[in-house]
Amino acid sequence: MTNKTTHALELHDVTKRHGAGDTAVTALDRVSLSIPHGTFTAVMGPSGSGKSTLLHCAAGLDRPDSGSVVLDGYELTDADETALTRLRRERMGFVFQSFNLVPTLTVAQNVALPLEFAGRRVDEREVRGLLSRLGLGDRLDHRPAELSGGQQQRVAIARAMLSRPAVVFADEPTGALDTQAARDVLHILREAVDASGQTIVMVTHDPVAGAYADAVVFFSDGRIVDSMTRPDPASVAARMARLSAPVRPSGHAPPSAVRPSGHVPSSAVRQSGQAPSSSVRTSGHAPSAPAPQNGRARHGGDGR
Ligand SMILES: Nc1ncnc2c1ncn2[C@@H]1O[C@H](COP(=O)(O)OP(=O)(O)OP(=O)(O)O)[C@@H](O)[C@H]1O
Repeated sequence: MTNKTTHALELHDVTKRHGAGDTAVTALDRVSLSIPHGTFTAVMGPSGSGKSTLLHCAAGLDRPDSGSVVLDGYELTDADETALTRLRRERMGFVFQSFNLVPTLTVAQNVALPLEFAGRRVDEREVRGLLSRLGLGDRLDHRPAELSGGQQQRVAIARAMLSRPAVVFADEPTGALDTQAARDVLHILREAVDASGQTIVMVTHDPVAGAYADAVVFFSDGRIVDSMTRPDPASVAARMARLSAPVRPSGHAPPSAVRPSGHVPSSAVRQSGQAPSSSVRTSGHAPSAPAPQNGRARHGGDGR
């Protein structure tokens, strides 16, 4: 294991099948993806396209059948369960749709929990400071049930970020929130990337959420079929609509977003002046994501 890398996360030719025999499903089909440190990447695609499987393999929760996953320079595919648990505690943060807070613990205790599990010292001032920055400074001693959904998700984000992990994996982080709470959470995630250089990989169905990212990677049938840099909600929604459209009868042209592996989508072509090292690279695709832009304010389309 080494940890010298320009990328926070790299997947090389990752294939993952679920089930066996006639009922086997190829959830990931030779997926390659490189995500630079300090970038925000959204993973989108129709239901069943492989997004959760990708997240699970990237976080070492599931083992690929072939290929390799390198997180912050550490090869996960060779690691035993003990090493994987340690890597998850020390180098990854998780944010789930359903918050997953411990109901009997206070807000501050929930945030400190992963560090305590990892046997690391908890700086209570840091916990208080982080929660204050997320607008929860007056909620430290509350239990999760005493908070709104948006507040609970902000606690979960604080918990994920306290240890300054190499990557925060967010699985539908706004899926259970109303519009305003969702925007607050997305602003917080964006700010964590812009101000602190956090790397975030977020699975979402929501084009508005996807447009907060630096790059959107689109999945279909276990493959990356397209990517988009500087996404806006309308373009992401249009691309998703094409991916979700029913397959046309033979003789018709295929949906334009679904292209054979190896195609270089026009939206993913790196613009001149962008450094390759700061780009998301996908299998057979040109590098795509721009470096994170501090103070980026480009979410005008939906009134954010
Ligand atoms: N444990 C499993 N056993 C068998 N098949 C599975 C299993 N987990 C996922 N699959 C199948 O693998 C494929 C990819 O599933 P996955 O959950 O990764 O998709 P997804 O894009 O996250 O879907 P959704 O958006 O609905 O959550 C699907 O066809 C799914 O039915």
